[in-house]
Amino acid sequence: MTFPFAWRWGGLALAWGGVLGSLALTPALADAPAAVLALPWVSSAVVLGLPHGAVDPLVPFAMRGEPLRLGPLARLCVAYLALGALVLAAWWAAPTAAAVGFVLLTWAHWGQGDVYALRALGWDAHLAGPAQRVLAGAVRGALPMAVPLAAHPEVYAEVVGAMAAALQPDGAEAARRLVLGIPSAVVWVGLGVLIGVYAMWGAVVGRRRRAWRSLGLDLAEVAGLAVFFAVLPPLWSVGVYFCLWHAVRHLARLGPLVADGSARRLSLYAAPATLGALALIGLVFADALRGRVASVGAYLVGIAALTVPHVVVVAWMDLRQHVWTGR
Ligand SMILES: CC1=C(/C=C/C(C)=C/C=C/C(C)=C/C=C/C=C(C)/C=C/C=C(C)/C=C/C2=C(C)CCCC2(C)C)C(C)(C)CCC1
Ligand SMILES: [Fe+2]
Repeated sequence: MTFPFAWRWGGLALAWGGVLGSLALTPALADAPAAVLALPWVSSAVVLGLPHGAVDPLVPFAMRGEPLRLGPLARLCVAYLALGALVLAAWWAAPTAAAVGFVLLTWAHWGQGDVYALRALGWDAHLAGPAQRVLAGAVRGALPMAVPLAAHPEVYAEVVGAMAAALQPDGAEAARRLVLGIPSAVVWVGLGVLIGVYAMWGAVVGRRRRAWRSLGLDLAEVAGLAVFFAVLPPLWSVGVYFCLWHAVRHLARLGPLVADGSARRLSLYAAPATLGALALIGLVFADALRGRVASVGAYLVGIAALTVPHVVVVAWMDLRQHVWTGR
């Protein structure tokens, strides 16, 4: 469970470049129009974001060291699509509940991705076992999902409303009201407690194991991301995080596994399903893809449908690689 040299440093440079570069642009981004803030989402359709899930059906073969076989591959793709279709049905039937479920699933999935990254970077010496790793995942996932909620509730409500309206035009209001009903102070206190407990637990274990370096690097990332999500407009910060942080780290995990470490080959493998997914999103949401925030909302619901099977694949990888339980 390590990132090869080039992927490790390339991944860290992109992730931190995105965070620090955005922070440097804060004054310009603060008043930027929605068309600019949506740019990370637009580019995610072809680079890093959408492609990061597009090789999912190849993963089981690669992990078992088996050659690709057309029959099982087709069955995996059909199962992937069927699960996605079920998720879309849920968005149609109960958009507010689906939006809440999606935010919670993203919290878990982005946290899960970062726990793997902490381990693959060798920054986990202060994490003693499964319970502490689960807390690490909860903290890492809370940064993109809960900090913008506390710091920018109106925008958060607008985006969640746009998602709820993607398949149910009058679904926005209930979702908006739900978000605006959560007091920011409660979210800030919750975040403070979560991160505080995590830091203290890390310090206790770090002291016992003399793991100051990994504790310091981990907490520096947590602090940097907390500032990033608190300060920048959420459409921008969550989009940049999705592409340059979450997707890059996942691709760094996949590259050596499915493409012999070649970024070019990985992009080639990812291209067909990326284009297929884009075509499907275009078809399903042809009506909703109007207006900047509305389009991001519809695109996010398309991604939400793909997220559920994607999380199944990543959870299976975690299990096989003993991410939560191994030493
Ligand atoms: C393979 C395959 C395919 C493809 C697939 C793919 C391509 C996948 C992908 C996947 C993916 C790509 C995933 C992703 C994920 C993502 C996520 C999970 C996100 C989330 C986000 C959110 C949730 C956010 C939100 C917000 C904002 C934006 C602002 C503020 C507010 C809030 C925070 C709300 C197909 C179908 C063709 C076929 C079959 C097979
Ligand atoms: Fe992912």
